[in-house]
Amino acid sequence: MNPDLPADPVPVMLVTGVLGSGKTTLINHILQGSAGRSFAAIVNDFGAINIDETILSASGRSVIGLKNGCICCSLQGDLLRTLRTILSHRPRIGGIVIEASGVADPRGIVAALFDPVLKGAVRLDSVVAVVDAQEHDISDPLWRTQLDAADFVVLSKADCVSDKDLLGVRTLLHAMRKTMVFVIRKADDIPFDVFFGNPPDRQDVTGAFPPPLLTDDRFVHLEWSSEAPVSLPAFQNAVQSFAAQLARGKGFLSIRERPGERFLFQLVGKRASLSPGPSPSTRDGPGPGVKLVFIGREGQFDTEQARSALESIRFA
Ligand SMILES: Nc1nc2c(ncn2[C@@H]2O[C@H](COP(=O)(O)OP(=O)(O)OP(=O)(O)O)[C@@H](O)[C@H]2O)c(=O)[nH]1
Repeated sequence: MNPDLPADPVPVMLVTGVLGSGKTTLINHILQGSAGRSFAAIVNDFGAINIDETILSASGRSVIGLKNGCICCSLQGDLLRTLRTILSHRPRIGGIVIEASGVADPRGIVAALFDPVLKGAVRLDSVVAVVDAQEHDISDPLWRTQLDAADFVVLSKADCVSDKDLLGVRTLLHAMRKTMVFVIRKADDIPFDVFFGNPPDRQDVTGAFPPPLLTDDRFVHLEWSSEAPVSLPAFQNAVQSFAAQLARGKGFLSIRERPGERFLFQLVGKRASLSPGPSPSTRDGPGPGVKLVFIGREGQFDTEQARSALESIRFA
């Protein structure tokens, strides 16, 4: 074993789930609830803007963002290097949570955790799939792959559906996976003993998949930024013109009508929201102006049309 790596394996939890399902929100609860455990998180944003890292850094925990690709395929090497850096921390890290990007095939990440450079240094305790209780497409092969790879399921957005619908989704998931399904609304709900400390008997899965791994080139994305604040109605009109093509949109927004304030923009399915965002002046803050990423499926999302719609609002 490498002398830089810890003698006992560090427990790892892998969180998977489609774009916007609620992975970052779950990890935020885990980091908030992990007082005294010295946890670190690795988060993977598909685009070049570290949005999840910025959001989670507010927890005060060690959060490292890997961007511009997917840790299940194109960024596997970056994941391994980052894990080795975290593992060499002193005092020793008590646990690591890895957020896969929403387009990731978790099997690629599980395989990476068996890489010989990590041998004996990490132990994959749980793979958790986050499923949106309100919007999920059971015919989507990516959704199915993520669900199949999971040891446990966390149902997000339970507050957005009726008790009857929640029971319906739970029953469906249980029938599909015969696994434990949790509803987590806050840090106190995290079952740390289930997610950490009871690793299932896992085989070394390196190179073990007959079907090719799903890769991140099925999705395209557009990043758009502006140093100046934008007009809110113009922004809303522009986004509306291509929202139907999107799988996800998110980022930080300064609005001309609300000087001095900073907003977090989230778009999942048909729902878009603006909430108070991290201050641009904090150490891990996103900086001033506008920084956005929009993601859609290849062939559905016309990034050039979206770019010109957004460009038209620069001086609106
Ligand atoms: N009402 C409600 N909203 C939620 C819940 N979980 C997540 N959200 C919202 O859903 C949106 C997406 O949540 P994220 O946690 O960023 O989802 P994600 O899976 O990390 O997204 P990507 O990393 O982009 O794939 C945000 O607007 C969240 O506030 C929940 O349990 N209830």
